[in-house]
Parts: sequence; C-alpha cells; structure tokens
Amino acid sequence: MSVREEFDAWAADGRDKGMEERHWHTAKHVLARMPVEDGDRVLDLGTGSGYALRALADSTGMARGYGLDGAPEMTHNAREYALDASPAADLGFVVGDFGHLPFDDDSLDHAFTMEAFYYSADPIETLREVARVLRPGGTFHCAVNYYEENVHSHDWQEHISVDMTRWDASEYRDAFREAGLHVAEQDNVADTEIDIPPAGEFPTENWDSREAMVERYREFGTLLTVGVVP
Ligand SMILES: C[S@@+](CC[C@H](N)C(=O)[O-])C[C@H]1O[C@@H](n2cnc3c(N)ncnc32)[C@H](O)[C@@H]1O
Repeated sequence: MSVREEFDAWAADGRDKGMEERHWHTAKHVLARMPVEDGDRVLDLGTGSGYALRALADSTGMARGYGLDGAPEMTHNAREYALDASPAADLGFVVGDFGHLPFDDDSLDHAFTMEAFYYSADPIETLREVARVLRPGGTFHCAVNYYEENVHSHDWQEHISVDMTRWDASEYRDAFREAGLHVAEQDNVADTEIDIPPAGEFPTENWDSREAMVERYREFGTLLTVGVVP
C-alpha cells in the first residue's frame, strides 16, 4: 500500500486527531526548543493534522509555515483545522513526498518532523533534501518514537503497510552527518503525561507489565535528533 492509501484512510477515520493528541505530549517540548525567530519560514515534514505549525504560529513570530504530507486527505484536514484556528502566521499545506521537497535551495529557516521521517523510502536522500532547502544555520528537529532502542516499538511495522526504517540513535547521527548536517544534539524526550495505571491493573490490553509501560513512555519516550546546516 502507498503512503497515500495508508494515511488517507487514517485521515478519513479520525486518526489524524488521535495522533495529534498522543504525539503532543512530547512534540510540544521539541517545538519549544526550535529557535524560530520573527519572520521565519518553517517546514513540517509529514504534517498530519498540522498541529505543529498551528502551535508554532501561536507561540512564535514565524511568518510562514509549510506542512508537507504524502496523503491528500491529511493536508485537506490540516487546512480545515488551520482555518478554524485562524493562526497568526500564514500556513500552507502541500501534497508531496519526502524524496523531492518542492522548495528552492536555502529557502527555509527551520524544519520539524514528528513520527514521520522513518516512512521515507530513502531516508538519507530525505536528509539531503532537508539540508538543501534549509539556509545555513537552519535547524532540523527530527523526532521519532519508532527506533531501535525502543524495543516496545519493534512490532509496529506489522500493523502498517508502508515500509519503516528502524535506526538506532547512532545511525541517526551518522545519517545526518552523511547528508551534510551537523548534529547539534540528541536526546530522549520523556512522555510524562500519559496515564500509567497502578501495578495491580496490569496486564492491560496493550501492556504485560507496568515496568514495560514506564520504560516505553517515561524512559525511552521520543528520540530527538537535531541537525544544523553548516
Ligand atoms: C504517523 S503520521 C504523523 C503525523 C504528525 N506528524 C503527528 O505527529 O501526528 C505520519 C505522516 O507522515 C506522512 N508521510 C509518510 N511518509 C511520507 C512520505 N514519504 N512523504 C510525505 N509524507 C509522508 C503520512 O501521510 C502521515 O500523515
């Protein structure tokens, strides 16, 4: 199944909003770290519901946000949600693929992605594209919950028809460097908000033990790698 087929179905049945709710727990901390200045242009790769750009429009003086997504239904919904929110910045949602970003060289200030990068058919090419469209000094905040050290994510591929790349933290750093980005920082952003029931309630439908759930959310959380264009 293509990205379009898979994720159009997610947008149609409301999973775009479900992801927004879950991902917000850690995405908001990543967004708060982005050095967005007044007048900046920001790209969100795999924008989904577009919540990241709406949040940046509320909290920064960015001028323009571009939400790129391979699923037209996602961009359709994101456009509607942005209209409802009437954000301060000018937000645009475009259908496109991570392999060919429809932007000029050095034309953007910062880029963000949450739970989307690993769906790229060629992640190194995507990083090269990000490095190409960002201006020198521009940053790429790349956040993923599906990665090698997070053993609790390993079976996710079984439930999704699009091929996923499962790198570990060092493979992320190596790939950023191979694509020409400096690695400014890398760490794990804990999800401190998800409700973890008391031990007596385990096993639950999704978790065998409380320890496993604590490890997944409070310890592993979201892997953030930040690249800077030299
Ligand atoms: C799991 S969702 C995450 C959405 C949002 N960033 C969030 O945090 O909720 C992944 C998104 O990336 C998009 N996507 C996946 N692979 C893509 C590709 N190769 N090119 C463009 N968009 C892609 C999907 O259509 C989907 O909307």
